[in-house]
Amino acid sequence: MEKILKCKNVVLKYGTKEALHGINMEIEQDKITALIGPSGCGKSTLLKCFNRMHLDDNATVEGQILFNDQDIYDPKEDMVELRRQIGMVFQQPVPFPLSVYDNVAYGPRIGGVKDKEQLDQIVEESLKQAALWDEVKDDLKKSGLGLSGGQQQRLCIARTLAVKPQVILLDEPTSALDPISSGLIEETLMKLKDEYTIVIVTHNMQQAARISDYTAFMLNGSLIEFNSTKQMFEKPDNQLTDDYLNGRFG
Ligand SMILES: Nc1ncnc2c1ncn2[C@@H]1O[C@H](COP(=O)(O)OP(=O)(O)OP(=O)(O)O)[C@@H](O)[C@H]1O
Repeated sequence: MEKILKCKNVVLKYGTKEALHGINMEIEQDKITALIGPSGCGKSTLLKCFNRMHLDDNATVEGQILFNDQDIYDPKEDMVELRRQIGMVFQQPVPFPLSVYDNVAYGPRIGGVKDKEQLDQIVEESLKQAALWDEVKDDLKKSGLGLSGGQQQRLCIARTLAVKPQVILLDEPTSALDPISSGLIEETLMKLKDEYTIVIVTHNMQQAARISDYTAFMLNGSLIEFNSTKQMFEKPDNQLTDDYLNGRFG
């Protein structure tokens, strides 16, 4: 089993405040890993470490994060390429103020794809993978901002897929959506894991139980338990995990 991302003793400080206290964790390729834990425990902070999103946060990172055994914090690392390979989808869908087509074609165009036929193909394939194609195929010129919230989130997923990443990071991607839209996103993610490694932060424990293969439970900046989702939800190894999952705190 391939471990595509590895955290080795990762310590993250915002200024002098330590938000992650030495995280050791390995993420398996082509699986869904959920990060859960109470508010403020460091889930988003850890997720953002995986594609170096902390640059504007006055944050320092110690330890190592390896992506395919390459240290992503190596100063020689190509950040543009890293973010192509490790894409991110946020809580609030943020389409560009462009057409549906141009939203999806944006990344490939920046990456140098000019051929219209090739772009058409990428746009169609990405929208199909994100389960949005059928709803937008007759009006690809429509503004992305004119879609519903759930459609906008799937558009953001399509935009991420268009540059052919290996890993997709999602930070509470359904928390702003209604249950039907959330269900569609969950189905989409479960199909995508055949080809992509997915790491998702979620507050919704049923969602973690439904869609993930592995779950990491964090508390106060530490990783308390990393386990198969089945094991974690049926018989966790750590008493703190059990207490959290059974609503005894958080
Ligand atoms: N940019 C920042 N600057 C300073 N402190 C931060 C910053 N971002 C997060 N923190 C702090 O780091 C800790 C972890 O925050 P983080 O957002 O990672 O938690 P979380 O588990 O994702 O929380 P939530 O579930 O509420 O989103 C918190 O104490 C938070 O206040």
